[in-house]
Amino acid sequence: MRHAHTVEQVRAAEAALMARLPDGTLMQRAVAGLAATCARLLAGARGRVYGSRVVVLAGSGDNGGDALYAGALLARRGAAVTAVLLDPARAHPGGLAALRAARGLVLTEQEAGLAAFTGADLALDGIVGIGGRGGLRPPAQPYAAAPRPGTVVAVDVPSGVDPDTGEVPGVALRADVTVAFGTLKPGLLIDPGASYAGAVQLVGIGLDLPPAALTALQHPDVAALLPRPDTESDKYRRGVVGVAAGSARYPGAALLAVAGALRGGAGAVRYVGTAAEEVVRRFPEVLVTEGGPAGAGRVQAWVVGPGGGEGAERALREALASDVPVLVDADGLTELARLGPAALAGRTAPTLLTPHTGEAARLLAGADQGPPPQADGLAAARLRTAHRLASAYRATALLKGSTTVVAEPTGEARSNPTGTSWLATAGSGDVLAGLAGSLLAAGLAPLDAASAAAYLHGLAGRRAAGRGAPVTATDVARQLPAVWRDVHGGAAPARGAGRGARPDDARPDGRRAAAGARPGGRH
Ligand SMILES: NC(=O)C1=CN([C@@H]2O[C@H](COP(=O)(O)OP(=O)(O)OC[C@H]3O[C@@H](n4cnc5c(N)ncnc54)[C@H](O)[C@@H]3O)[C@@H](O)[C@H]2O)[C@@H](O)CC1
Ligand SMILES: Nc1ncnc2c1ncn2[C@@H]1O[C@H](COP(=O)(O)OP(=O)(O)O)[C@@H](O)[C@H]1O
Ligand SMILES: [K+]
Repeated sequence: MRHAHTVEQVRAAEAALMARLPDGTLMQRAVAGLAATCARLLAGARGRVYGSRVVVLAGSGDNGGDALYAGALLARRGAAVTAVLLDPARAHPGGLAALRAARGLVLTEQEAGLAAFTGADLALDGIVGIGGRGGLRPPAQPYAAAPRPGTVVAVDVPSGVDPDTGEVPGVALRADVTVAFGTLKPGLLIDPGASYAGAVQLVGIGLDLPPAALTALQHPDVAALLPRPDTESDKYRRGVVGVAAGSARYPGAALLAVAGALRGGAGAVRYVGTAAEEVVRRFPEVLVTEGGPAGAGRVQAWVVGPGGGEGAERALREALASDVPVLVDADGLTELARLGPAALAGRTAPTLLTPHTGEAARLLAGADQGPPPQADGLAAARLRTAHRLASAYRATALLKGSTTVVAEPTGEARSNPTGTSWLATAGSGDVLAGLAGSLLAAGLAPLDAASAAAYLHGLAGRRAAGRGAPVTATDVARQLPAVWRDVHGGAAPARGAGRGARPDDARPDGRRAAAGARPGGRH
């Protein structure tokens, strides 16, 4: 499991630890890890640190101090280090003295221009860290638009990315590698911030941290969550998932949701709706009933809404009246937005909502959260949006998109590391809904069912896309058994598909790439 903490949590943990340690100890721990990573990257790219060109972009805070001290360590190993001070009067005095003592060159931004940056083998982004607010300010903005140096290493956080949310409110500097201190920050795991962070490496500095504000599953976590039949199992004990989906207009959504449900670990899939004939023709193992959820036999979880069309209102009403977990997707969400959070008030079992940002906008408007939000704004603020939904509806909310985020009304949240933009294809959300519903029926808690489903779905999308090719929702469903085996076997996910290929310990399986590997794919 990867853990990310908010700025407030990090500051509190740092204060507690600093009170017990001599001044500067934490910074020196952070700097040692940072310089070691830079040295490995330089050695990987050039064979050695000696003679390499390093530029340090140093802002006014401790983040700039870290970068200056790391520059000093690299200068002592023979690198030609130039520090560019973006706020010379407020540069970190200790870091500056250390760099000067190591014979580093110190310039103002006017003196340096962009040449030192663009010509560097490695640039350290020490502009701002967890103290940064808003996008890059004017003196630093040109670096974001300039030609890229060999490798950009962000110190703690890529400057311009909101550490707590991953929002990028203005201009930010894209990194190939981010070296995070003490813990990850949510902004490193959630787009758009995650896409600025590159490969994320963690340097421990000994913080005693509270439960994480955000977690992200890795292969072993998912393997531990997935249901596995044992000698006592029968199809009912494994869970029956009910799928109320599809309509005369969208029969395909029923097939795709059922395809996902069949590969999600429940012992049986029961389908209700107008596509019963097509469903049985394609999947003879499915139990089918005409009508709505109320008249169907017993199930352990309902999936309502994919392609539900005109039948969605009845399906939603009947499923919500049940005492089992209900996953609401697509047309079911449109109906729920019309009814508002009151429709869930009497529920005794969990509800899981799986909107994309357009549906999230409708849900929030339906919850009377001020003026109707714009879907674009919600996509840029994924974590906040998922929290808002979960809290307004008192339900688990899985917000789909470039980073899928799951939030609980308790404030717990998970981000999914396996997505690929190849999944942005019609019907892939229906497969996800069926899969997550099946995991609910098998007994997983909503946060686990939702995040494990998003994880498998993302891996299946990557596997289907291979080195990068369009996939269909049917392809995604077909890959589910293979990725199920992958997470148990610890096999690495398919590389190179979409923007999921991150070269080191940002990889979802948690394995590290070889030391010194040149980060790729981001130039
Ligand atoms: N506190 C500690 O114990 C440790 C802190 N560490 C480092 O310290 C950093 C935090 O340091 P600070 O609290 O000094 O904060 P920062 O260095 O992140 O930034 C603070 C300064 O940046 C300015 N600023 C804010 N937003 C800006 C923007 N958008 N553009 C330009 N300037 C902006 C502020 O006016 C302030 O002077 C961490 O990210 C980490 O790198 C590490 O050394 C580990 C130990
Ligand atoms: N840019 C993207 N990057 C990664 N995944 C994406 C992106 N856009 C969409 N997805 C994923 O694709 C799926 C699309 O689901 P959805 O929007 O419900 O489509 P549909 O209704 O056609 O099935 C979701 O799992 C979502 O997370
Ligand atoms: K930074």
